[in-house]
Amino acid sequence: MSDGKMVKMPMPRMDSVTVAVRVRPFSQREKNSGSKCVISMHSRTTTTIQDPKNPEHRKTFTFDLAYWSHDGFQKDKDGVFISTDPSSKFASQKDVFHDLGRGILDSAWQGYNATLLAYGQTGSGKSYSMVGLGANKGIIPNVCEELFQAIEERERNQEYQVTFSMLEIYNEQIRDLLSRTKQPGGLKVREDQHLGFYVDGLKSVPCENYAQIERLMEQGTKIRTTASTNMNASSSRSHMVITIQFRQVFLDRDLTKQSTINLVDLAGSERQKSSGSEGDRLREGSQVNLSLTNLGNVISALADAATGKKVLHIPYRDSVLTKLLQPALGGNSRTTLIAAISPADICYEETLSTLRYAERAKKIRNRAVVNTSTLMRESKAENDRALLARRNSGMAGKLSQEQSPSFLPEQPARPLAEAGPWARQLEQAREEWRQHHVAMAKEQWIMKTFPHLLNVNEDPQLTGVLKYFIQAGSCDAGRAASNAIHLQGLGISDKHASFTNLDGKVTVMPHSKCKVVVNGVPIVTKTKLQHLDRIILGSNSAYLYIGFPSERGSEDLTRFDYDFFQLERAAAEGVSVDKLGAASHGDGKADPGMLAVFQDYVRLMPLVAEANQMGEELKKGLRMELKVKNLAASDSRGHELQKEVMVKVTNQRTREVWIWSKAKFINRKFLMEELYQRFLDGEDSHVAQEDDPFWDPVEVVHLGSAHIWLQSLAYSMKLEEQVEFMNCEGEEEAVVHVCVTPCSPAGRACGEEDVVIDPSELLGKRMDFQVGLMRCLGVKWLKEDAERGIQMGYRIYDLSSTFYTKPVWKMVNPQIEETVQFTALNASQEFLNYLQTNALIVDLWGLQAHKPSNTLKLTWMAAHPPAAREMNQMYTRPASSDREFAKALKLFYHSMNQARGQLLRLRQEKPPQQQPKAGPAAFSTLDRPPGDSPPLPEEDEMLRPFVQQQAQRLKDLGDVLESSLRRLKNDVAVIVKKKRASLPHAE
Ligand SMILES: Nc1ncnc2c1ncn2[C@@H]1O[C@H](COP(=O)(O)OP(=O)(O)OP(=O)(O)O)[C@@H](O)[C@H]1O
Repeated sequence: MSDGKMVKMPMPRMDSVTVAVRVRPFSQREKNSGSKCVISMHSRTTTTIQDPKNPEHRKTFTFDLAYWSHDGFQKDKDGVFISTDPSSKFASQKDVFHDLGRGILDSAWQGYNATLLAYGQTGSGKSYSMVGLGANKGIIPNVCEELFQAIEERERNQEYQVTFSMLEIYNEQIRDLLSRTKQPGGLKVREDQHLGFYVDGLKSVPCENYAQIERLMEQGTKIRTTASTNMNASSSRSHMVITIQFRQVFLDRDLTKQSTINLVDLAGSERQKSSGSEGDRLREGSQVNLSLTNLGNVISALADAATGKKVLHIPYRDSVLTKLLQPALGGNSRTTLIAAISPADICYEETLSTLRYAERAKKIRNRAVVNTSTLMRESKAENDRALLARRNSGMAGKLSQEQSPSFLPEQPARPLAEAGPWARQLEQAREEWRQHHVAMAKEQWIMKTFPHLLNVNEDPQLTGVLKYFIQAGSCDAGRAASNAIHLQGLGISDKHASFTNLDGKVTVMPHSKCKVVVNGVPIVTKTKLQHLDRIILGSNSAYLYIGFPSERGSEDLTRFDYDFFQLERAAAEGVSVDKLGAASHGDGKADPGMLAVFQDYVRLMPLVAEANQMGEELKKGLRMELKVKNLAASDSRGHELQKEVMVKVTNQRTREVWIWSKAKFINRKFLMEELYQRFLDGEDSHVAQEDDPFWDPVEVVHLGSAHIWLQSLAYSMKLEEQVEFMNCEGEEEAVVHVCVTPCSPAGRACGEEDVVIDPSELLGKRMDFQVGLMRCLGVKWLKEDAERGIQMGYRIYDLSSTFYTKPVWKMVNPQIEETVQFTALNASQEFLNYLQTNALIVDLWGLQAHKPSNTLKLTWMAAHPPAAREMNQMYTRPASSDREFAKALKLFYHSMNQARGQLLRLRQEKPPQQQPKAGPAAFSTLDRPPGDSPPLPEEDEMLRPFVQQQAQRLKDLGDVLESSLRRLKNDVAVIVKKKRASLPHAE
């Protein structure tokens, strides 16, 4: 490391942004869902990504560095991940620090500003690289530690000043993570003509050693965790900025060098347009990702400018983050971007987008200068800053935000260490440090002695940060500050639950109607806790219970992470891959698509619970439920449709229903959180209906589909049936009475005599037929609410329009009686094949709010009208034996249709759901055996009758098939015999 040459006239250095990519190991979730790795790194600089849908398609990116942290590692005795062997290309935290962290330190010593940004989708490893986890320390702690180590080794005639600040940007609001008092609306970014943008009132703490920085980071993380729990805002949606001001004072040379080091853990970069949310009318409303989106815009504009394109404006001012990062992006800073990526195939789109982002960032050119000043100038600058500080109220921490103010007239020098603000701040920091030391020692002692709760956050870095002790006696937990355990969070009441620590036993007892879940199961009575029990309070505040010292062993607590809690809760609610209908692949493994749906389901479960809680507190009167779309639906050929998670939203007062896609729900949830935050802050949370994330105009709802097999048409036979509409979960929603009738061009129904023996007889001929939807029976949607209506719709063959029936309202068994006639002027083989192998899918749509605009557009009798001259041309009378044959065939097809219906029902049938028996009663005793979890449903019990029932149905189906075939054979034999007898040469 060098302190560089003394620079009298700072010369800008044209630097491009250093870009590094790092790929992490598979997460447990990715392993569970059988993910494949789509990333490879063949050199220290190249990253190749393979399209999982089209494996031939690979794209290689070249950056300054490519870090392979996916495999080839093991844990050493301290829990540090190291290479398995010298040939492994595994990049450890140390390796990453060696290149990137040291680069930052070198810049800082030379007097350059340095910025490190971590970019990537949620869970890609940004925080792991920046902050680290447990023994695997990331770049930030390593930079800080090495900085102080180097300071200690330096000469005595130099002085060093280090200050530390830590902030979070969420929803365009800045929160000081080193200050316990929350400024309503957040801290403000101000602009000074000379200083540029700075955060007004941000605490900037002088530090004298690494331990102090560690403490500040701990404190900041605690505040971040509390804020994230209270606001119910996932930390992955906030940006964390750590700023270290490093100033070197060369007393003998009348010189100072100043460097600002910004270390930025950006919010998860999920692309919004992945599916569904782009159609949301409130898509643009959310501020949550504004800073990130704008960062992308700034980077793109700078990349364009660097490649010679004409760029008129760089939109730094459009968001908080880009204002603060202005020097880092195209300005006075050496900047490094670390692009964190997941190796998994399911993240392909996101990863590709991250790599493209990094590619753009690589083009940016910065103009870094060494920030030097003379002591005389410094002193004058300090006076000026003090003046500025007096002008702006409450801006204690702003003093360290300056750039080198070499433009100021010189003033007599005075020794810096004695100077006012710095010395005062240092003294205050030392006092806080002493207090913290005492508090920490006390906390350590209590933790060793008392049972306590540890928070479990979705973000592993924020897990185990909050500790709540359960001291002897009884204590309340909840929002009210008077509680011994002061908890905040969504769905947590003022007095939420009581904990009792008596006679070596700890129990928890929910207060009336407050939600408390232990090991996945809601409790209503006093429940004894065991070491490592999992507790969820309110909607989703998760805690791990650490028992008395005598109960503790050397367990690995990291096992009980956020996913563990959610999977356990899902299992207790009866949600499993099997329940969601995973089709087994025959090899005992579940369908990967279904596994992905299950993962989505478990991930969204707590979010839906949170959304419901916010809706309840804001008195929105909505109920949101998670569903799986197409759980039991198939296409017109009977192939299963792709399944996906969706959210059914019901207005409990009007009974209006909406179906939201996953992306739309997530988008809405951001907006709900913003609204809810305003409500919590005591601001006006009233919004116009059009801007309300809890509201949508009424829409038409898809209720289910009926499959009407068209095979009979290929034989010119009439089909009259009652077919069930199955909803997306495979339950019967209604029954429709349909008639599919071959007819003459004029619409006269064909008779038995028109039946053909072989569909190819119809090839090239004109075919007319009518599809009649006669009546709907037992429509559940209409039973539930008398004000509702329905419509049916279908598309046939290659006709582009959908045929909708007229809306009918307020009848459970509505008469429809709507018939459309279709004509194929020249029946092709393809059309005949279509008839033989496809079903007509009739969709049932639910209408709400009786208004013409709320119905589906009607396309009525739009099929080709028959041309008069073609009439009656295509019918020839079959021979009498053919008539008999046709009759036999008709009977046969009739039974085949029944059999097909039966088969479809069988396929969609699922084992009955058993409610977890472990309800409140399971917890009513105080003496659950040690280590015993609340009992989960015994799967075997209900399964047997179901299997028997299914076997019976299969047998019935077999019988129908057998007897139909036998009858057809007999009938054909009789017909053939008769025919032979009637032929002259047969005698
Ligand atoms: N290189 C790595 N080696 C081992 N584990 C890793 C690595 N990178 C990430 N992980 C693990 O992957 C998980 C997600 O990482 P991390 O929390 O850093 O992601 P993130 O991008 O910061 O997510 P978010 O946007 O939600 O903050 C964590 O459990 C982390 O420990």
